[in-house]
Amino acid sequence: MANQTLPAYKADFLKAALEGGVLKFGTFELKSKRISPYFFNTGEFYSGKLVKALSAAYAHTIADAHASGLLDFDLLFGPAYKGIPLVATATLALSQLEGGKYDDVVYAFDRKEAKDHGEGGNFVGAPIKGKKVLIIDDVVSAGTAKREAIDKIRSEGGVVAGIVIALDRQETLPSSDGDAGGDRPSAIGALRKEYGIPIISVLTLDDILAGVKGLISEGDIKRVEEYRAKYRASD
Ligand SMILES: O=P(O)(O)OC[C@H]1O[C@H](OP(=O)(O)OP(=O)(O)O)[C@H](O)[C@@H]1O
Ligand SMILES: O=C(O)c1cc(=O)[nH]c(=O)[nH]1
Repeated sequence: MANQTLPAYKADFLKAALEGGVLKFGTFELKSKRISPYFFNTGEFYSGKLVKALSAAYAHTIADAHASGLLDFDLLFGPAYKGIPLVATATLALSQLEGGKYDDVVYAFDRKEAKDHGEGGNFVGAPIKGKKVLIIDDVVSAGTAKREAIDKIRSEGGVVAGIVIALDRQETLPSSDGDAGGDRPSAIGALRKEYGIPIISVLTLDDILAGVKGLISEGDIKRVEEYRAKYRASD
């Protein structure tokens, strides 16, 4: 059974991620080139059961942040490609919460390459102009893809209200003079500071370590704890 210190939707999401092989333990090279003892791949959420757990977890996270006044939005935006199924399923799961309170929330996504025939253009879904836009994506590594998404939304006349991701790894970006960890901010912290927007996650690395006891080996837990101690971000 997952650890009871996490809210039920987080514990269910973590359990589904472990059972579905989305959250893996071993040796992985990150986009940043850092070697990590764990990896979280939302591209592996491809069964109905996993999509249900993933979309419900996004919907709960968004609704909680909305209820606490942290987020206000009327359009969800999923950056191509992996953001596309995430935004469509999160919109559905959100509309299934709280008796239709979110039924009028709409979604849109972009194309990586503009379409030059048919309806043409770079965007699919609801018009972005004048909307409060919440970006839905999987992870932040360097923040480059999120900066691109923010630029695209702004150039369409939308106002970026925040970003929701599946996992905050809570780690520093590697420094240019070696990768010794240290007291530095995360890529998420840098984005928050740059744009002044809320960035929230369904799970954090702290949540994973609080919830996996008894579900994975003690050796894997120790390696992830050591990694967290070495690379923990200052924000
Ligand atoms: O910190 P960031 O710069 O935002 O990078 C992280 C993003 O990069 C990858 O997507 P990618 O942009 O490669 O597109 P994909 O969804 O087509 O894999 C990954 O899935 C994240 O969404
Ligand atoms: O930093 C990355 O490249 C990365 C880490 C992670 O846990 N999941 C992912 O999709 N990318």
